[in-house]
Amino acid sequence: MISSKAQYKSKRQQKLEQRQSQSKSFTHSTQTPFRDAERNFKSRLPPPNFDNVIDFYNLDLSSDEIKSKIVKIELKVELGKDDDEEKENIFGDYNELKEEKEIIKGERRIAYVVKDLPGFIFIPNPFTPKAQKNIIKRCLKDFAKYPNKNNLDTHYVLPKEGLWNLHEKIINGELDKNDSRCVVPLKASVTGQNSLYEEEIDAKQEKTQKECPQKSLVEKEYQEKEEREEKGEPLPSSGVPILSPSELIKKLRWITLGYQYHWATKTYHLDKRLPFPKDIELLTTSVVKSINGIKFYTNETNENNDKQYFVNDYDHKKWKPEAGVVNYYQLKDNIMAHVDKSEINMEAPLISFSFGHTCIFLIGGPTRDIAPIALYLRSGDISIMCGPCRTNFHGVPRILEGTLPKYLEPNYDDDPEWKIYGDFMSSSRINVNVRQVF
Ligand SMILES: O=C(O)CCC(=O)C(=O)O
Ligand SMILES: [Fe+2]
Repeated sequence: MISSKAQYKSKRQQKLEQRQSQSKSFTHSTQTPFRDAERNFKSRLPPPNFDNVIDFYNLDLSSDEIKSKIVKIELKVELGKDDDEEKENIFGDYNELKEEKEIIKGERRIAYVVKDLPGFIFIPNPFTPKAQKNIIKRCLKDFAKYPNKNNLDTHYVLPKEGLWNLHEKIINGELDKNDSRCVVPLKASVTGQNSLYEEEIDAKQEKTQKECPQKSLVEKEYQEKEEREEKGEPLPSSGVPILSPSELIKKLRWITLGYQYHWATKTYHLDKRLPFPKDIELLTTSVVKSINGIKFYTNETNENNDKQYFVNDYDHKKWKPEAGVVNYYQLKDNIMAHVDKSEINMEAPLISFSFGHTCIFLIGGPTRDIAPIALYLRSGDISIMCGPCRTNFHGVPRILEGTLPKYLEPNYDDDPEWKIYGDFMSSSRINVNVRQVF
């Protein structure tokens, strides 16, 4: 029944309403279950609904539906256990832990799988705080510099010693942040200087923005440009703001390890292969060994009603970590749904390590039409995508504020060296993911 009010609506009003409802139904038709989940977790007001997020550390508190999906499995070998007993465990020495300190201690022999997501494996944090800190330091100080590519290369010619070293010098009072040597020069096309990656920075920013799942900096930079203009502050001719290393380090979003990746074309530079960092290689080798041959029953049955099982039969002896991405998230950052499919070898697992703040990780199926499951990834946790899961859509819609473990806080230990890293981690999450290309 048409309401009495509607009968008196002007023609213009009716047309407007018609258009609005058409545009709504259009929006609806482009919505997917994956997009819906992203919207839920990205929302600030109202806050997200966290009801169905899998928390592998508190499965007892989960709904029966979640409990029925999760299987606890035993890893084939203890993580970091080498044939050589004398060798230090690469995930850190548990004997060094001070009992009273607040840590989540994984057992190094357990993992979880999700019945309707064959190929996804979750390993609760097997690292000691000290081992986590070492990797975080490596990501910021050693990996985020030449010759590894990073997102800032598109806009800046960065100092070869890396932004972190300059940032450290500023904090330690060894360098003035207004020192002209400290201001990171603009890219070659603006300053006339030689660029590190001439051909790469020429790739159209627009294209990069569209095709790269990592949220581009361009949007933020234009916002900053407008703010500078409003304040009457000088602008570099290109519109790329000149920032001190301490400001710029917070804009670091990703770096690549091993075979360098070209986001615009989603291919690896086969002629730009850098040696893969040994420590990260060892971690992944241990993980791949520990999951070799694990088997579990899924929720599926075949036509004879036989239960189906998933087995990870990737031979760990074939594992070669050849490429990696380190993602640096600030609290407001996210990665939209995507599939990592640039590797020629899609049989090998993709190993992913989380450090710092907890995030919501979404993982669905081969299209966005499949509703993803949501889970928490905490500092030290390892997630693995192998087998059929390797081609599933996944993403990180949200980093959760206030979730930095105490042991990563700047002043937690009497470790003056950690303070500057802890300050950075106070608003960050770091993800290291490793792939085999061939
Ligand atoms: O940050 C994460 O946990 C996932 C990152 C990711 O999916 C990627 O870099 O491809
Ligand atoms: Fe990914």
